[in-house]
Amino acid sequence: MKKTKTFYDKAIALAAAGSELYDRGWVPATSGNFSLRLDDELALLTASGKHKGRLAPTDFIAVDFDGRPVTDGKPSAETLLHTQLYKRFPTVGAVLHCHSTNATLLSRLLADSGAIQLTDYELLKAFDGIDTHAGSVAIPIFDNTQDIAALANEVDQYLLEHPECPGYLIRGHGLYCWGQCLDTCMRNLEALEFMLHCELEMHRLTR
Ligand SMILES: CSCCC(=O)C(=O)COP(=O)(O)O
Ligand SMILES: [Zn+2]
Repeated sequence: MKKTKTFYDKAIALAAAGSELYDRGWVPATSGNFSLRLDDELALLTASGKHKGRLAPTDFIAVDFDGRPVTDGKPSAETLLHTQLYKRFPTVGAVLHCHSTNATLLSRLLADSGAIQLTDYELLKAFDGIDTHAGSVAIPIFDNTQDIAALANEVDQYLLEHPECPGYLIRGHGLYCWGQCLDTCMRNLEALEFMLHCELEMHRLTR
């Protein structure tokens, strides 16, 4: 595939998001990966092993929804966790994966319960389709298997049964979330990180 203006425009937007996420401390030491939908067959994704706070437009690769690169370079090791979401939900336009302290610690602390219940937070309204703070949103925690294809299948099965889920954790690893566009995805990520931070503080204060 020839790299188009859209490819580069989206690469620049993701690089700016990466810089912001790095400044927040959510993608340390080359961790994390980001993508945007290009069309109904392809996504733009970060190359593997790059520093996600200092991405250049050349640090992005176009992949099909089976994870095969269609431009030069090595796509993220976690490519299938992105393409699975584009395949499952035609409305998903952006996917962000971060390794924040909150996500990493909580996913370890609560791994045995299988999910974190975010209950009665005003900020639940940040998620599309939720217009009340009263209620609960489950954030599932998956094992940190290094078999990404198997993990992508496991996530896909969960999302088939829970299409309203706004994100998920991988134990000792980090958080995946998505949205219709980059702005919505950033908002969802910020809301999730805020509530994970609250949950961690509550755990600390009440234990
Ligand atoms: C140094 S972090 C280990 C790999 C990882 O979890 C990650 O998010 C970054 O992997 P990528 O191949 O996308 O750079
Ligand atoms: Zn990761």
